[in-house]
Amino acid sequence: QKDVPSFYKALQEFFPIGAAVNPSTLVSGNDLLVKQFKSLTSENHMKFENIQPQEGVYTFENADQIIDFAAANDKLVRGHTLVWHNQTPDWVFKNDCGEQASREQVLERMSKHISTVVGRYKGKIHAWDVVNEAVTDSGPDLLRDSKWLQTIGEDYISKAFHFAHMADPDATLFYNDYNESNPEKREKIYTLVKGLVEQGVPIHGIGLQAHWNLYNPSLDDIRCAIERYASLGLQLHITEMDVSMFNFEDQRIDLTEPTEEMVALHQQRYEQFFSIFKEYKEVISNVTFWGIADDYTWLDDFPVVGRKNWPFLFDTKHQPKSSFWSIVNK
Ligand SMILES: Oc1ccccc1CN[C@@H]1C=C[C@@H](O)[C@H](O)[C@H]1O
Repeated sequence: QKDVPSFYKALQEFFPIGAAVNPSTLVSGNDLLVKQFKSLTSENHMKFENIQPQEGVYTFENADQIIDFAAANDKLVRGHTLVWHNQTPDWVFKNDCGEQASREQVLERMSKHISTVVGRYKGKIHAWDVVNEAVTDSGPDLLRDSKWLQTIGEDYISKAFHFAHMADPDATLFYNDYNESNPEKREKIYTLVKGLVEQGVPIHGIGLQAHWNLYNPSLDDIRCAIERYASLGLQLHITEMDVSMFNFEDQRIDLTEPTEEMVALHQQRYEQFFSIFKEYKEVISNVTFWGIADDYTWLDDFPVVGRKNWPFLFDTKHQPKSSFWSIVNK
């Protein structure tokens, strides 16, 4: 590793570079994390089900490990995520009779969760993904039908931001979503966030998850999305970047390693993506990968369970790939 440059230091004049971690990759990826990244995001252990699995029972151990690692290694921490339709325990939405809880009861639980979690990490987590994936991918409805929407109603989103802001007025608060460069979804995200800004909701940024692949989205769609979101006057974070070797619909499971053609295209796409990010360095204030190296990625099980993928700049042996060199040598 001695002759390999630091990726985050090579890009520090533009924006901090981050990685999503979990308690095991904190250990297995320790050397890469220390040298190659400046920002950490908890992949799963700051999600509702991992923090408050039962009402009033908080399990902070795993989240605290990530906070402690960041403090010991001078890393920034992004909080992910307070309100989401996935990985949220059923108890949040049920009353004592096991039926749907009232608006007041769920609002109280949301308020308690957010004030407890954001309050605990006040001054240690500088940016929060307050609400994740609240708009629909397609169709006439703006908001995804979720238990948050069904129990509280449409203002669950603004309430979440207000609760987070009260718990830590210094934290920058983000709305985070995927397929964010798809024109139809882009306009939904824009409409939602524009409304929040106009209502005076304390929202400071938009998180573009950037779960991209060799073929989609187009560079023009990415550029349009960045321009559209930036026109709201908010910060942008690239929050969950990975570049899958497969198109979303591609179900092939025959490869044990990427083809040479895939590797060449992977390098070209990463070069193009980071060229665009650098161009928008005035509005992009964090670029985080949804993992560290190819030995562990959620894409090994999504959308095809058990299908190996190679989405990052470091290979399964933690060595820099051609994609890494094409960016740092720019
Ligand atoms: O790309 C997608 C397609 C469909 C649903 C969700 C997503 C992305 N959803 C993300 C991915 C992994 C989780 O660990 C993150 O918390 C979540 O934000």
